[in-house]
Amino acid sequence: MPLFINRDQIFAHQVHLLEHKLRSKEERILELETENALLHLRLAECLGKLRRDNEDILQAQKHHQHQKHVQESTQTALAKLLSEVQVLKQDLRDVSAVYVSCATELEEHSRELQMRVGTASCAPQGDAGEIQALQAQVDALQHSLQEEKERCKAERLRRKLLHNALVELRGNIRVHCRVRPVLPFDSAPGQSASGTGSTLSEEVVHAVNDDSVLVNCSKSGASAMSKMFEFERVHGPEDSQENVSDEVKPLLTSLLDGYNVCIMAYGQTGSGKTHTMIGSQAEDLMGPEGTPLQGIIPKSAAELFRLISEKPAESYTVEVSVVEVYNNEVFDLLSKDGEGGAAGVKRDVITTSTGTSEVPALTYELVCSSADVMQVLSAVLRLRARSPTLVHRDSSRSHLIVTLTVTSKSPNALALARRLQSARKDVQRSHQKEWWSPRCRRAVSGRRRLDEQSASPASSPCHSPCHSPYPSPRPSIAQAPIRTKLQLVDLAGSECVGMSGVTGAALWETSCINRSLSALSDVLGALAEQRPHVPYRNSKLTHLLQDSIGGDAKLLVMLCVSPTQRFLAESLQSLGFGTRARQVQREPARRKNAALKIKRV
Ligand SMILES: Nc1ncnc2c1ncn2[C@@H]1O[C@H](COP(=O)(O)OP(=O)(O)OP(=O)(O)O)[C@@H](O)[C@H]1O
Repeated sequence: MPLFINRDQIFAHQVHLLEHKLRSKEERILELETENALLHLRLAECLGKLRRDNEDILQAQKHHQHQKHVQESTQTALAKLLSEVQVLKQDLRDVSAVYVSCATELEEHSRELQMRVGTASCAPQGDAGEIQALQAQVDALQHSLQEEKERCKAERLRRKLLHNALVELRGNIRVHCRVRPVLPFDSAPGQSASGTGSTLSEEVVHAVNDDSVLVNCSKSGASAMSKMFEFERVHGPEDSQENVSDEVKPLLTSLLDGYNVCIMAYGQTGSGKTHTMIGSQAEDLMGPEGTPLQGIIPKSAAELFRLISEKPAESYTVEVSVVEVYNNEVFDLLSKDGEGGAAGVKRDVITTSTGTSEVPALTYELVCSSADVMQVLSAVLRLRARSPTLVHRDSSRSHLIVTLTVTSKSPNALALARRLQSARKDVQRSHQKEWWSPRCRRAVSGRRRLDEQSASPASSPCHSPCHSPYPSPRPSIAQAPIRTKLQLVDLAGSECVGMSGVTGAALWETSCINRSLSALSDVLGALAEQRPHVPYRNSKLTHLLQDSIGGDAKLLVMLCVSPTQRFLAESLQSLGFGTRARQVQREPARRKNAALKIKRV
């Protein structure tokens, strides 16, 4: 049967198909319109965000401008403040001079009157009236002398405050640099610097003035290139040991005012660290009358004992301890063996409950003069690890730390104020520790109050080390002696293994030296960036020096630099270290307070 298809049916089918197509198109249009609407919404959102971001950028720019302005005005104010402090210091010096002459005059006058009273009292009764008048005059003079003395005392305290404020304004970390003279070992015979055409002994590091070092670091074929570094003080080859030591003396005043002080020499091997810190015995370097050219350690000890001699007798005691950090181990160089001979015993470094670092069982010796200190030191220096390298035939392979611990039985007002401040901080810290300890978290808050009342040793500040001769009952904060540390550090030399030509055990020594110096650099970097964690415990050296590098202790880094082409890379490394150290700003809030204090004084 032939297949007959109705035309209407075909049309109806086509219409159906078209209607279906139309519906799907309409659905697609709807989808696209929805997408479009969503995109519009996104666009609006993005535009809004862009506008907000622009506003934020504008705000940030304004903030930045404001900060810049504040920084500029702060710098101007600081400069002004510094010059005011200088003027004030001069004024105080003048006032003191006037006071001294006034006091002498008054004392002479008073003596004269007393003599006259004495003579008059031997005279007949009729002179009684005159005697009384003279006695009244003497009393008045003595009264005004007493007043002058009080005023002078107040002025002295004010001068101390100004001194410490000035040191703090300059920053608690100061960097000095010493460029030593050219020495015979600066050139290996017959050698010249590769490709530069210059000889190894050519001078490329120059102390151009009191605070700048210029380094010529031209490369072969390149045009002359030089770098300038700035430090608080720069010493050139012609500067004597005396000049270098004089610059560190102001820090010793701060030591007696209750600050920990650290002076450390940093530099490449053979750059003059031991010469600067201890001194040289070499015959050709002998000072006048054949005395050895004493370095910072003997000169600082002498200055410290000079300052102490100006205080009331027996108000200070000084103890010395000497340790070396060798291959990341701490050795007590003053410990004695069975027969009383010197023997370096290995010791540990711990952090106490108050957050300070301590070496348990460390040997201390009581010293009464700079000569005592040097006698102790020269007896143990032979124990220090040394070995020849290609650069330096008597190279120190360890870090030497000489610590003078000063105990003050009658601290001055400033030191007492500092003690109260640090005691308050210790109590806060130990309360925080208690609060976070699992025992305490379990305990009810009422029990905590009881703990505080019973004043556990952990929450009361201990200012004396464990070997202190002051047993219980613990003296009050005002009565307990104040102990401050002067740490004098002769670091081992940073060096390039290839240049020093070391192998075997010496290679291990060099690697330990370089690692501990880079740990020191890391600590300074963390402090400069104000990171919450400072990696003091990454090496024994930084752990030992923790109290002097952190907090408000005063640190002076003495960069020692060789002047010649041969050690250019090492010198640049040392100068870079010094520049980083200068970027550390410790306890800015405290410095600000100190600055305000000056205005108020
Ligand atoms: N300013 C200077 N004037 C004269 N001689 C110096 C000076 N600085 C260093 N010297 C001499 O240079 C030599 C090396 O100095 P020093 O021993 O102090 O180096 P160093 O940096 O301690 O080396 P290392 O880290 O290897 O122990 C010594 O003979 C020293 O007398």
